[in-house]
Order: sequence, then structure tokens, then C-alpha cells
Amino acid sequence: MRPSDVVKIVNCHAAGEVGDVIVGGIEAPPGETIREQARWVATDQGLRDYVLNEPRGGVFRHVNLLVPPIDPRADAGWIVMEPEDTPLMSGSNSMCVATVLLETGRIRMIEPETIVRLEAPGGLVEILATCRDGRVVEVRTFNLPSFTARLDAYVEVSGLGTVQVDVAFGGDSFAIVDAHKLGFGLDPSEALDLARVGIAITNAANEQIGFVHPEKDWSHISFCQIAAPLFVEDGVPISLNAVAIQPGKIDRSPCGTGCSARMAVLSARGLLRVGDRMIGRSIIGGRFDCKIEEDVDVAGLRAIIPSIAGRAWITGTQEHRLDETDPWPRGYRLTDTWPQKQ
Ligand SMILES: O=C(O)[C@H]1NCC[C@@H]1O
Repeated sequence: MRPSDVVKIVNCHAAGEVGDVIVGGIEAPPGETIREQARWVATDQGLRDYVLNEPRGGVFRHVNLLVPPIDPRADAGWIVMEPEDTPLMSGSNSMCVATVLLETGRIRMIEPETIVRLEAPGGLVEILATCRDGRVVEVRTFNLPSFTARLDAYVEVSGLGTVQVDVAFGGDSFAIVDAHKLGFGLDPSEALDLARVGIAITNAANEQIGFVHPEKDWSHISFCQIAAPLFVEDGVPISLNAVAIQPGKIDRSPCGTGCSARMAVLSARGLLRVGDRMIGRSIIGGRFDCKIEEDVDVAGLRAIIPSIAGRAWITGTQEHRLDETDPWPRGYRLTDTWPQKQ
């Protein structure tokens, strides 16, 4: 960052998970594809440090960079910056980006429904935004093909013993474990323990099982989803879950990619099929309304196209700037609030 740069941001959250959006002041990174641009952002780390580190950011923050699309079908390109990762796709962040684009007039809002096509690093995702009185009241994201990589695998986790996991991809990669078997009721008071246990399971699953996407350059497990057994309310299965995000925080939202991964597992187990709904619920009471839209094939693997619907709310605007005398131009992280990555 140069002292002359002013970075304009619209602050937003989806179901409680922060997904701020950079709307001005940063040029598109080098790269022929959005994925290459995202890799450049991840390798360079400069922008990530500037917006995610203190004093501008914090471990709770995700920041989305809008870039010109490369795919001619897309309305906008978009790169997600999570605390440690620069992923292929994110559900809560897609809702924030679509809401900011429409509510700030960067894409023309058509009521009652607007279709927005976003080019994420993992590919094109279509969004159906329900709009009323100039506001986006629901964002339904049609996610990347989602599939199960392993069912009923076992990992040894220090301090926990043997833990049964399913591994699945839902736009990002997950080890999914049973909350009750680990002694969690998924109450907000458990957040710190959920984060620590989730990160320990993610790390063990990466060491002992791993994950390789058959078509995309993504070869690790990003998250652990600690999920309660499904229960039914008003005829719809509810997936209460806590997703541990590196380096150790809990997703405040029900995690759109996580709900997609869980639906892929439920589909592989024959428990959900095309047309079935599932409601994702987070430990703070956030809700995503999810559905299996289609069965598809990914490199010979059985997969689904899930959709995830939720709402995002704009909370403000910011202009970040860098004073030339600031001794911490890239900010800083301290382990009192930003856990050490294991
Ligand atoms: O909804 C999601 O998919 C996400 N929320 C934050 C971390 C994940 O990308």
C-alpha cells in the first residue's frame, strides 16, 4: 500500500459473519484468471495484511475485493480474503458481495428479483436476489458442484482420541464431525472450545486423510464442521453447526460452503435428494435456507449443485488510508486475539 491510496470499503455481514467489500482504491491484481489473481493476493500478502490485520482488521473480518470479470457471462469478479486463506468460494461472502453490489447501485436492482453472476476464484456462481423497496431481502447462491470425498474415515486427534469424520467439498473443503459425540451441545458459550477442537481436527485430518479436488487446484481441508445430528422442524431437516475457521474462530453464519458440503454427504448417504431442503443454523441463531438443486458429475464423482439462501446487511462504510509516518504499514497480529496458526 502507498500512503496516497485510499481504500473504500462497504461494511457488511451475512447472518452475523463479517464480509466487508472493497469497492474502490485497489486495482485488479495480476493474473489471467480470477483464480490466478487470488493466488497472487495470497502469495503477496500485502493487501491481506493491510485490511485483515490490526489496527484496521481483526480475526473476525473477511474482506472481498471486487475485480473486473474475465468470464463474459459474469457481472463482477470477486476475490475472498479470509483470516488465513484466500479460497475458491464462500457462501456468506457471496451474500455480502451481491448485497453490496445491488444496494449501492453498482449493479442495477430489478424488483422483485435480480439475477447476478459472480465470478469467484472457483468459478461462476449465479445469484438470485430477492429485492424489495431498494433492499436485498434474500440472496440465493447457486454454489459450485459439491461432493463427498470420504465417508466414515477416522483420525487420531491429540487430546480427543479417535474421531470419525466425513470429508466433503462444498465450494471449500470440510472435515465434518458429530458435535454430540465430542460432547458439544453447540451453545454460544462453547465457542472457544469449538474453535480449538475444530482446528485440532482440521490439522489431524489434513495430516492423516487430506483432500485433493479432482479438477481445481485445491488440495487441503480448510475447515472442520462440528455438526449436530439432523433434527426436523416443520418437516425440514435442521443442520445446527459450528465451523472452525483457521487460525481458530467460529463462523457466525451457518456457513454456506459448509451447508453445501453437508448436503453432499447427506445426498451420498441417500438421506437427501434433488429438491430436498435443509436449514443451516449457526450457534448465534443465523439461518441459511439450503436446497439440492441438481445431481451432477465431477470427474466421475457423484456431486450435487446446492443452493444456499440467506440475508446480508450493510453496516457502514469506511475509507482506509495509510499515514506515511505509521510505523506498522502492514498492521500486526498478536496471539491474544489472533490465534497462532498450528
Ligand atoms: O459461508 C461460508 O461459506 C463461509 N463463511 C465464512 C467462511 C466460509 O467461507
